[in-house]
Amino acid sequence: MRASVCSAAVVCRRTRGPTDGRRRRAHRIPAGGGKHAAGGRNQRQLSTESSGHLDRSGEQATEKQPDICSGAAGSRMASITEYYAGKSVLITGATGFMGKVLVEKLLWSCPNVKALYILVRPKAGQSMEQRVSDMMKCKLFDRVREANPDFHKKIIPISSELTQPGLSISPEDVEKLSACINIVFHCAATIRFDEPLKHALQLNVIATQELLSLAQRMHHLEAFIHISTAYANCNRKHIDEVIYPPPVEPKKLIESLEWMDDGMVQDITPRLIGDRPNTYTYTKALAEYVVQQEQDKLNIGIIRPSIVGASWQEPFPGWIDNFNGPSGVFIAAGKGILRTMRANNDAVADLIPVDVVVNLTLAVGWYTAVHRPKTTLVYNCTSGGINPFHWGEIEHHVISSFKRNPLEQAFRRPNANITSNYLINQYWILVSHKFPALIYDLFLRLCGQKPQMMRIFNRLHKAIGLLEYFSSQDWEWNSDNISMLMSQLTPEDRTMFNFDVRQLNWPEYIENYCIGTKKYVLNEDMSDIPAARQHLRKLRNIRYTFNTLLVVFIWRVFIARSQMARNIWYFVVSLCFKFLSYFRASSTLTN
Ligand SMILES: CCCCCCCC/C=C\CCCCCCCC(=O)SCCNC(=O)CCNC(=O)[C@H](O)C(C)(C)COP(=O)(O)OP(=O)(O)OC[C@H]1O[C@@H](n2cnc3c(N)ncnc32)[C@H](O)[C@@H]1OP(=O)(O)O
Ligand SMILES: NC(=O)C1=CN([C@@H]2O[C@H](COP(=O)(O)OP(=O)(O)OC[C@H]3O[C@@H](n4cnc5c(N)ncnc54)[C@H](OP(=O)(O)O)[C@@H]3O)[C@@H](O)[C@H]2O)C=CC1
Repeated sequence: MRASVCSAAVVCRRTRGPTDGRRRRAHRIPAGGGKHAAGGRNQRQLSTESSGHLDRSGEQATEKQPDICSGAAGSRMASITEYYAGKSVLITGATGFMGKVLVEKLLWSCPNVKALYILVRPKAGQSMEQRVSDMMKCKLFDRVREANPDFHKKIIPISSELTQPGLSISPEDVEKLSACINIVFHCAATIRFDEPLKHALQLNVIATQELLSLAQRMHHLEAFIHISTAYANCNRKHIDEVIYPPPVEPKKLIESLEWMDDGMVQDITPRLIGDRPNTYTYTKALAEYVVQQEQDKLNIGIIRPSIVGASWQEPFPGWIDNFNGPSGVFIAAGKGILRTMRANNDAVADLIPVDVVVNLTLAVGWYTAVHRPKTTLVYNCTSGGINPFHWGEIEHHVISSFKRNPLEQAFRRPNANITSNYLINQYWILVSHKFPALIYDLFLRLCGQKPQMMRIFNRLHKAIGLLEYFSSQDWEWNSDNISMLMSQLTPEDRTMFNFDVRQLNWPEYIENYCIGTKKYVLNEDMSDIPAARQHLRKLRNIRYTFNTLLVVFIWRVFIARSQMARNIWYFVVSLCFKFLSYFRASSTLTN
């Protein structure tokens, strides 16, 4: 949907009259001038036809609502970088995987952003300050640190435990945030698939409600961006960029669960989540509805990433810092622990690099604030419909990548088979997982050490059991809003905030992803690769020796002791001999 004519009477009109509060809060980019409109790059043009989502009423823009474009030929919209200049941004989940990349990208590409307020809780014996200081030392921030050693001054941590009433933000901090925040990015969530329903509801739904209430007190708020998941509606095969009716009215569920003890909630959880696989997808679906309920009062955008993986390009290829989603599976395969998994070779593996999600998030923040779509826009941030890659291909590239760049101290040589057949998978679990684990544990016991392999495999089976739902089927996501947004960006913004996955080269991406798990998740040194290769060669020799011993053993037990087995063996050998003679004779005749 291409934009064509820039007209104030088009872009700034609103069909739906916003509430007074929203009008007051609405803050638009000054027309054709000011700090956001400086420079003479790219003319951005919009039109009534540009998107069905843009406001199209006949209402004239008033002085209270300054235009996002001048309406005169030659004026231009602020670029994304210009838009964020001078803005105060609130980010939840900034210490998480995606949150950290979002903070880094904002500091890198929008260096004039005024301040990043991040909600952080103390955790694992570390104070909020200590956690933030550790986070900023992380390699992820290298390029930002190099460009501006004082970058930490822009990051303002606010103490907050999202599961507590009022998000446990102090009254002073509430005042501070209400007075200055321009954009909210809500990334925090529990992404565990086995989270008890009460806790998942508390964090993913109730905390979102609390944050929305806080947002409504922010006098200068321009956009509220909520990070959901493409699997919030995984009970559907085709997923549009709309908010589907919730499985249950969130308010009623919250009230009901309040009086139930944990045991009762656990009992009714399967009935409640119905055809969704876990409490995560269920509560994320409820959260979308809760967010949408506020669309009359706030400018809202919802982003639904699919399976978020390592970075593609920024800040450097292969950044990953956790075991979630496929990362843990890749590592387990690289270590030679995972040899089989239930997955459909031909199903689309809808991975999306974290930097793509973050670039889209910043672009959505800009679009939502500047264009103020009349309803909440949902962005399905997926790759499968645009640049499909399948689980079978992933398996092939992961294994070959780990053979080229092996992990240290692998248990066995990387070699995994994925299958959608339950029985075949069970067979391989027995032969390739449980049997070697038993032998290894026996070996450890004989050496006087504590057995551990069976325990590791039990945990692995639990983890992959939770992922199989997603790797055994595929979904179709509509991504019209992504295309629409892309068409609204200047060529420079399209490069700087690139979310066009058509350019993604999957084999190269998977290679960098695997190297990233080695370097940043396992903290292994690349200089150890020759030693790791040597270790793999040792494992291969052990396997050859083991197989030879096994054959000799079988020979001794079954063949040498049974007349019938001996007869079969001689028959097979003579058959092979006859075949060989036949081929030799026929090749002599041909010559
Ligand atoms: C050859 C390759 C072939 C490939 C074939 C197909 C692969 C398909 C793979 C995937 C596709 C689908 C993916 C769908 C995604 C949907 C998208 C989203 O919207 S959400 C985001 C996703 N969220 C999750 O991934 C949460 C999943 N994780 C959990 O629910 C839990 O962590 C769970 C149940 C797996 C484990 O729970 P616990 O309580 O047993 O363990 P805990 O506390 O989490 O971790 C303990 C320690 O183990 C490590 N760990 C956790 N998971 C690990 C793993 N998979 N492998 C190794 N270590 C792991 C942790 O880092 C931690 O280490 P320390 O104690 O801190 O040092
Ligand atoms: N990773 C993925 O594959 C996908 C993720 N998403 C969505 O993206 C968003 C970010 O995910 P991701 O970065 O991977 O998740 P992470 O688990 O890495 O990060 C979660 C963040 O939420 C914070 N948080 C959790 N509980 C609390 C709490 N009680 N109080 C304060 N903060 C809390 C965490 O803080 P702390 O460090 O203190 O624990 C952390 O910063 C989520 O909304 C998720 O649903 C969507 C699709 C896929």
